[in-house]
Amino acid sequence: MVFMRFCTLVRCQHRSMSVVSKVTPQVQQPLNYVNGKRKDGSDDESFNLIQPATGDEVREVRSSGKSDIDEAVCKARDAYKSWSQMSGFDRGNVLKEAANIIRKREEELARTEVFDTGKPIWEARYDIRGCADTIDYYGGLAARITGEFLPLSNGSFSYTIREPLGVVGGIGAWNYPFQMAAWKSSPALACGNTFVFKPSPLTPLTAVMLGEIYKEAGLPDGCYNVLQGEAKTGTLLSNHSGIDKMSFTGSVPTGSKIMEMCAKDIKHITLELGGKSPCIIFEDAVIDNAVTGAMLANFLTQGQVCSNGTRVFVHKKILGQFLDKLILRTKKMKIGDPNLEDVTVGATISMEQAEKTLYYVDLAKKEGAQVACGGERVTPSDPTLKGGYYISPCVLTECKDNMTVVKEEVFGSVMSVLSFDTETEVITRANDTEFGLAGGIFTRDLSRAHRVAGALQAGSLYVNNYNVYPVGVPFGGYKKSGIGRENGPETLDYYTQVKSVYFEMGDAEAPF
Ligand SMILES: NC(=O)C1=CN([C@@H]2O[C@H](COP(=O)(O)OP(=O)(O)OC[C@H]3O[C@@H](n4cnc5c(N)ncnc54)[C@H](O)[C@@H]3O)[C@@H](O)[C@H]2O)C=CC1
Repeated sequence: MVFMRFCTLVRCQHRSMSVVSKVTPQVQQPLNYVNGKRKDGSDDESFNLIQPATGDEVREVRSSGKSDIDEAVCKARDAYKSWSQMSGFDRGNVLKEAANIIRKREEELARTEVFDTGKPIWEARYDIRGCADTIDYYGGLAARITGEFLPLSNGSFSYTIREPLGVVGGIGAWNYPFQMAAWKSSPALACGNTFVFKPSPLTPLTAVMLGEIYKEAGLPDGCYNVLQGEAKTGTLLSNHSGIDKMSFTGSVPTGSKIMEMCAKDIKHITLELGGKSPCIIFEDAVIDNAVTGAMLANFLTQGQVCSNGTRVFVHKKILGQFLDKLILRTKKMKIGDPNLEDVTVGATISMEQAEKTLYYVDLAKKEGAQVACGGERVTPSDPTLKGGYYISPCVLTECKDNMTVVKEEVFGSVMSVLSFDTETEVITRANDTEFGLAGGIFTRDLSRAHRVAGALQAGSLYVNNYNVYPVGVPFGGYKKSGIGRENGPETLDYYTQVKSVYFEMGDAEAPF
């Protein structure tokens, strides 16, 4: 369904002119956002911003050091005093207005996201639209953050109050930069918290734009702040005593370090981490739909999606048929300038990530897998793209469960196809991983779909589709894939704490 929507977008908005060199005006501006204003970081360290599509070094970004973090946290703490006292309805109105502004500025935001990430423009538009929906959704829920009344014996009673936590720190990865800023900040703000966010150093641009949008929508200065930087800045933020909760999206090793840092002060945490999810295709699946699903499960955003179903288990009876169609369609994917409407494979985020992806393909070959297609660096004919990191989407066959590529998260367009015989066998193999983020089930048998969904150990399961994130549907991981949920109503529980107030209507009784 989602893919059909993508196709419609591609057809409606087709233009052939390359716009990759169009540098967004956001790039050269200061990239920290503190107390409602852009400013530069003041640390002695800095990092280079590189445009994935061209490989060009665009600018140097100064990192945020201790004094920048102290200032942002202090401003967020000041802003918390009044923001947390506003009614949920009033806070919600600010968020709803921000969603409206995002919808009006969709194209500019999407182009900036393409500049930062290298993902195709139609995907970036889809992401931005989804973020507007998420912010709108939490805007709507803000007035419904209420407590409960509990009648007790002899007229006594209790009531509960859901209170914000204070200042929330956020740290994001680079694959969905605007989405991470939106998915974390909007529920945090709806609940009455204030927010300090460190985006990935690879994608610093759109989180700052979100700050300006919030301000235009009426968010008081200091409620939403952005600090640029690398691991050092993230460590300072996670360790800061003025932060009450950390919400992190990224790899398992970094998530584990952040959890350790938070443990010291018993800070609340949400962790959205990596995955190695299964996508199971039963013998009664509609093959064309299963092929579409497997491609959605592997090739969006150049394969750099945490929930990707990279272990594609196909029933032996339909393996040949499935592979023929899959390989044909994968080979037709168009690689090139991510700003062009008909391109379906943009640039990998960085040279390092591209090399990592190619390393896994190489290792898979050495361990006995066959490359059915792709898995190579591609240099587009447009000379401006020569320095970009383009990789052809790869389908590996003859895969076995113990191969490195089948066990570890690649975070690139590499699909491992495995075959299976029985439902019991495939469930055991699908669950044989330390991760538990997502999974796909392709079948026409409703009973089987429910049975397998119940048996798979993962936070998000898709039946006859993959990688769809409608607003309101909670997203998060089992096992090492994380703690907490985003994008759903449950998320509000992770940004609030419950106070119980007991009222005695008689006299206190004691045996002393
Ligand atoms: N479950 C989910 O929702 C998602 C999970 N991911 C996961 O993210 C990973 C890819 O993203 P990367 O940016 O490469 O992950 P990463 O873990 O290297 O970095 C993520 C963020 O943490 C910061 N960071 C790195 N070391 C730090 C430290 N010691 N202390 C504090 N902050 C630190 C980075 O600067 C960046 O902002 C993959 O494993 C992917 O599965 C990505 C997107 C969504």
